[in-house]
Amino acid sequence: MIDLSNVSKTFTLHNQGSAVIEVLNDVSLTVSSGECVALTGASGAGKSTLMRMIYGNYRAQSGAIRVGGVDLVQSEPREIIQIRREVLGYVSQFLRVVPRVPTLDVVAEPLRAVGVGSDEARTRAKELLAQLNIPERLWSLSPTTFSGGEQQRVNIARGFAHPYPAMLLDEPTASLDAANREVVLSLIEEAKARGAAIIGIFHDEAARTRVCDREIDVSRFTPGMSSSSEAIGQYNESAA
Ligand SMILES: Nc1ncnc2c1ncn2[C@@H]1O[C@H](COP(=O)(O)OP(=O)(O)OP(=O)(O)O)[C@@H](O)[C@H]1O
Repeated sequence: MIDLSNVSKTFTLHNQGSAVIEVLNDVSLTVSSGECVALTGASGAGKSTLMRMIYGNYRAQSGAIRVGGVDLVQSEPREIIQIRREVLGYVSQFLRVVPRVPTLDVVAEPLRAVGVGSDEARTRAKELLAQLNIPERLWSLSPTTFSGGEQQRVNIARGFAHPYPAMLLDEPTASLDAANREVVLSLIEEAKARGAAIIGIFHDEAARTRVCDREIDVSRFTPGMSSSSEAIGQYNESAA
């Protein structure tokens, strides 16, 4: 479902004498339907850069990044937008708040974007907001003024509204309380059970052990940084 072959990334700092930073070299990995893979590795290894490349925010210098068979490295921006709408979800811990849009519509929007009717989309949104313990009195308000934790949970509800076949999760359980962390882990397990291919960054080790089938140490693709383990391709015995 998600397939990277020989992907490399360098940044050129034009405002600093065109210094070139080689961040990732020759990344190849495959994540199948129903599988959750954790990206690990030291700070600066390139985990976020890799996620941003898969989401099409950063363009790779070389190689192929196929999501559902489409190579994002070769895709036009409108094709990337279509893949994001239909195939590839992204859940971070931060909500990009849109002023004046009620929370219910913020969460229902990804479903409306793929043609789901208003009632059905709102029903699913209500279900998720209730599951994530957002009080009903807040559903008709814009999340602009919500607390950090409330915004994070609205973002998670939004990210899980449409059943994407592929998902990227960037620290989805960071700074959640135990009850909401448990809800998010269940949503990840449900997504796997319906066949989603998932790649995530989880600093929460217990969460990683529970939901991830495999870890990939990104350091092994980082020029000048040696890998701390031989985790690639090995299954996490406790979680598999
Ligand atoms: N837009 C950018 N321009 C220039 N360099 C960048 C850019 N984004 C990332 N880098 C560099 O790429 C390297 C990898 O950064 P990245 O954020 O991907 O690491 P990470 O493994 O996610 O780290 P952390 O665990 O600390 O979040 C760093 O050396 C960083 O300075």
